[in-house]
Amino acid sequence: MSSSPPPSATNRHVLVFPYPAQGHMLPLLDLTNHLASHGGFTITILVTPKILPLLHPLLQTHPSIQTLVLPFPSHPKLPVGAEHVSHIGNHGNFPIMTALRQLHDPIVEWFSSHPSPPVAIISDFFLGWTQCLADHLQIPRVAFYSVSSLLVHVMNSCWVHIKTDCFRSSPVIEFTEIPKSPSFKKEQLPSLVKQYQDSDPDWNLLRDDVLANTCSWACVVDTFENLDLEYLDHLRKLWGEGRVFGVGPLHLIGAAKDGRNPIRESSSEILTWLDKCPDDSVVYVCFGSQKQLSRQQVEALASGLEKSGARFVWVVKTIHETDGRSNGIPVGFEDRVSNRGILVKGWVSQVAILNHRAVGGFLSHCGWNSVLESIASGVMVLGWPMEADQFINARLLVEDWGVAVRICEGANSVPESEELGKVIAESLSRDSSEKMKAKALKREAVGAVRPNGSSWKDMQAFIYKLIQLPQN
Ligand SMILES: O=c1ccn([C@@H]2O[C@H](COP(=O)(O)OP(=O)(O)O[C@H]3O[C@H](CO)[C@@H](O)[C@H](O)[C@H]3O)[C@@H](O)[C@H]2O)c(=O)[nH]1
Repeated sequence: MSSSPPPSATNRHVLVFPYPAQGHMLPLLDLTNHLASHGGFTITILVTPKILPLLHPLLQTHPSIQTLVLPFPSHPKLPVGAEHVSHIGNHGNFPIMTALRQLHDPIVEWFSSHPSPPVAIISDFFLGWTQCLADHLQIPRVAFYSVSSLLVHVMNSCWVHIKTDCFRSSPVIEFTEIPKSPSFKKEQLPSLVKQYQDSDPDWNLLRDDVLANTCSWACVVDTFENLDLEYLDHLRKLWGEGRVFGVGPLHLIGAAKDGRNPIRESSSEILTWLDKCPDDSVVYVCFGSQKQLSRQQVEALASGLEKSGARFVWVVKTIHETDGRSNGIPVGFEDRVSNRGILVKGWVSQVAILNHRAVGGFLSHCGWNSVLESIASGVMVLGWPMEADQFINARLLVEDWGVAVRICEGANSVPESEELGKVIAESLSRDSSEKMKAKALKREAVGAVRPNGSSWKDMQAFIYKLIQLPQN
């Protein structure tokens, strides 16, 4: 175990505990960045050793932030060395969540030996067991949600009813207790819900963990009122006034006055390439931080992009190898499209790319961060939901907000490349209602984080609530 020197006696000391997946971590680090910039807090972030480098931009911006680095607890279902969901993919959530629960005792030990321990814990909703930890330590806990308010309702409802015969046997689940009574096919429900095994005690602990979030002292959601009002208000009704804060899009709140976000921004040759492209002429293709496509999916995408004739930036994560060939990109593809497309193998600064005037469409898996980032950039989405909350997000994007079209659906589906090429070409070439609505929604997102905007007010209220906590 390693940690930094004791915090200042005048500040409120807060422990931030992110869940090790970029889609969860980045917005919580944006929130942490904001708290650190605000002042009045001493902040300790808890991570395991392989996660520490991911904090680098934040720690560089705020050297006062301290770290608590605890060894990653082993788990039989995890390969040695895996500490982050991207190391194994979405199916790694269950063993990672289960393994991290073992940090309960080391954290208690750290608290008891600390001269001025934290007065609150802010932790990801995938770490629901920290509610028990906070109860044990007799301090408040804030549940942080990097998902839509609708998803919070759907998830809680699924976990409440998951053991009932009706839930088990119905192919379609109707959520009558949620505003507008949405219904979803079983296969569209969050991955953890679909993977649940009643006979496994660890799954039942995980269920209890997720539901424990509802007992948290406060709940912070990365969303904003004009996007999610009905569901956010319903959360307020259930949790009680003064406990639910819609503070998103957090990547905008984390940005400095010049619009740059120190946690997300990085210089990139892609931006230089985009500088040479006309406005709204490029489709950006990226499926989040952890999804690895199959060879067939990569081939279909490559073919679709080629047939579209469109300019593109395509971020390819490592491809799952099933047949021993070295990669899934068709031979000669990169040469054939070199005058109009960039293929990036690795990590890009997505927020910077989406904000570039040349980007006119986002082919996305509809992860919640990608959803918020596309909205905040005013870019329409070509949606291909695959897993987790993505089907629910796609429904919001297409049906509720009208800023997206669906191009495919399912983790193992392979789009038809002719059709894909056509949709990409069309979406870039004409002024669609989706594009106009996306631009309008961007104004709402930007307005929400401006002084007196809904997220700005909720953030003020949240900070005030934290600062009021008694010091040790
Ligand atoms: O090359 C990349 C790839 C991703 N990102 C960023 O990484 C985040 C990715 O988050 P998201 O779009 O939500 O996708 P996932 O990484 O797949 O996120 C997981 O976590 C999210 C939050 O719970 C869920 O909504 C998703 O469905 C789930 O897959 C975003 O901020 C992106 O800007 C980059 O900056 N560069």
